Amino acid sequence: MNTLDEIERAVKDTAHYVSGNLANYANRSAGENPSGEQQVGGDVWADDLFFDALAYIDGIGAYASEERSDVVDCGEGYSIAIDPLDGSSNLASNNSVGTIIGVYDAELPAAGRDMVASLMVLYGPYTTLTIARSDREVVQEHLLRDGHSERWGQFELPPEATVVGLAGKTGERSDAFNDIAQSFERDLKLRYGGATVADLAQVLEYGGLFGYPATTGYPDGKLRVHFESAPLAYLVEAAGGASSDGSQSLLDVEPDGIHDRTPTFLGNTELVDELETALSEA
Ligand SMILES: O=P(O)(O)OC[C@H]1O[C@](O)(COP(=O)(O)O)[C@@H](O)[C@@H]1O
Ligand SMILES: [Mg+2]
Ligand SMILES: [Mg+2]
Repeated sequence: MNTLDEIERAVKDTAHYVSGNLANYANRSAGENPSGEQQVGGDVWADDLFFDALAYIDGIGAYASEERSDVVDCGEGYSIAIDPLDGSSNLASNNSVGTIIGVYDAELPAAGRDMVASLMVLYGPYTTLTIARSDREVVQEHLLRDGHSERWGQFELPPEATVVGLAGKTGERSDAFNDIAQSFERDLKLRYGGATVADLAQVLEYGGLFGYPATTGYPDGKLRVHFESAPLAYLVEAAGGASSDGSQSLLDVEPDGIHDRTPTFLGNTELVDELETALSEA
């Protein structure tokens, strides 16, 4: 097993345990995360579990988490960037949540082009792991059940777009964004559930666009480059789709800090192109 195989194994084992114990954290609040957001107990619990599973793998040099202020030095090797529990506010309402992991062959902060793998766990009606690796051609989905991992579908974005999920209150978004959002929402079915992983899974399955734009509340967008935007862009682009911060691929965004945020758009290429054109003409 090489280091990427060991990371995949460790994520599958930990995701099994997380999926079986999420109910324990449905209503436990914790402190604040380094991005200044309300943490739920599940955020810290999941972060500790994934840290213990990943940080000591030979070939892992650093562990960076949405829930930790600084990067943890683990020796030599790949850097892990993790959102241990994505969409954690969905726990209280029993809606889907996820885990996002980017594997960088570089010290962090780093651009998404330095990634060698990206993994996305979706804790939905059943638990799946979706993974893209630099040493594999396909975006592979696995069903995680009873301690096993069954190879399931392979993701290629459908040519036809069906769904759209765009975050932010219209009163907090630019007029240009609201115009293009309205145009998408005229033709596509609304799918927005408050967890990036779950909303992106709709786009990977049915084709479409997910986005979290700049808003007055989040001038750089809400999602974090290392922990959400770049790893998910790696997956979507490997599946034949596109990503953007509004003007460039999210894999080209050069973050200064480990908790930097970016406007984030993920989905079918022609929708991303249409969005970039609309925003460039604003
Ligand atoms: O509540 P909002 O503003 O719609 O934001 C929802 C977004 O915030 C997030 O929950 C942020 O992720 P975390 O829960 O990991 O902090 C995303 O998963 C989701 O897409
Ligand atoms: Mg998140
Ligand atoms: Mg999170």
